[in-house]
Amino acid sequence: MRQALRVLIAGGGTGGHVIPALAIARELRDAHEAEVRFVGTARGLETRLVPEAGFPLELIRVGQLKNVSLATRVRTVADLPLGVARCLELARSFKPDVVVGVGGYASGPAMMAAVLLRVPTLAFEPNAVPGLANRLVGRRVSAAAVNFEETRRYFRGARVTGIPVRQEFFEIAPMPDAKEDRISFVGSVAQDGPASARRLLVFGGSQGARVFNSVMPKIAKRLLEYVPGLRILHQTGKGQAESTGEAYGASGADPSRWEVAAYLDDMPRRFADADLILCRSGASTVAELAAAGRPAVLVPFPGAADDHQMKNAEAFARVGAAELRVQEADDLMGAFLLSDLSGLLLDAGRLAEMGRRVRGLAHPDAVTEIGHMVAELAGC
Ligand SMILES: CC(=O)N[C@H]1[C@@H](OP(=O)(O)OP(=O)(O)OC[C@H]2O[C@@H](n3ccc(=O)[nH]c3=O)[C@H](O)[C@@H]2O)O[C@H](CO)[C@@H](O)[C@@H]1O
Repeated sequence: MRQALRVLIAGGGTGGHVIPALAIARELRDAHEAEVRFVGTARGLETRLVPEAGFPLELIRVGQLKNVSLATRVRTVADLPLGVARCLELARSFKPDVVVGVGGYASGPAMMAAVLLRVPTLAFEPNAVPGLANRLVGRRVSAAAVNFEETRRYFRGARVTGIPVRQEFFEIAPMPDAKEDRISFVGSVAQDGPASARRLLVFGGSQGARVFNSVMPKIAKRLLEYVPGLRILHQTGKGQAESTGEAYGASGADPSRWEVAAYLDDMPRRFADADLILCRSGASTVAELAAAGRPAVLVPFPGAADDHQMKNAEAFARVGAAELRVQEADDLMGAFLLSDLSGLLLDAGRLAEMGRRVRGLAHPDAVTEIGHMVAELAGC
């Protein structure tokens, strides 16, 4: 009898790496009956999300190379052979048919080990310009799944599949046009209609965004006054919920109409509830907006490698699927966001139109296609 397909998924760090990796893992398990294991590092989000999703996780030690001191970089490079050696050990005992590298810390050493052992490899790259781990192994991999046509040139055997996102995002109902009726105007002043309700979701990617945490509490009171019935749910990132909550509390904004949380586990439900989303433009974030058909104001993280968040946001803004707001100093940012958010929240027709347009950018087959690529590499 043929043995089950065995796949080692390597990488992690931020949600942007871990969350699509989990979507790939579920597809391989459910549609290909694969046995899937993960390799990550102790400081990544994988340590919580992978075991919660029911997959085994092996940890290896890999240092950081970006935004760290020279001494740390030297140590990281010196430790690299140890990381590769540990991955060689793991691969020899698990005997994967394919190693999938999703980018992030553990991805580089695991993919190098797979290349050395001549195990087929698939690289997954969600951003227009690959991160370091994928750039290092790009020409040596067997195949790659990318999100942008222009990214294909960094890899061997690359196909544009899009980014796998959790299936629940595709199941979200379209934005109802009917909400248009819920807010009426007397002169230019919005009046609270009988069923008036608007929900704004603010989230800064898997780590939160400092700019939202500092600016939103400053404008919340006025925003809640301008938009009747509005409720705000604000994800702050780890360690930021308390201080951000205190800032909202001190702002005088009605405490029954805002809520803060460090991290939201049930994002598909939060997207479904939202009429508008204020967020960064990380790769998975924008893929989820498209899958869910939800309008957004995108504020690209200015420090993202090769300014790739700006490219993601521009692609959405160009076709009227989202608004792009470049990050400014806090005061200016507050004024811009107050105007962007209230303008959109009071214009249900525009929100519905953006919701329709953004859905046109979704890749509903991404995860199925990546699953097939892995199976093909394994010769199944
Ligand atoms: C600061 C930084 O370097 N960010 C990078 C990182 O972002 P980041 O890790 O934020 O990545 P993404 O925007 O791609 O994905 C965030 C993921 O976390 C999920 N989520 C987030 C918050 C929360 O409370 N709950 C939750 O489930 C989102 O639904 C999404 O699935 O990786 C991305 C993919 O390589 C890059 O494009 C980003 O530029």
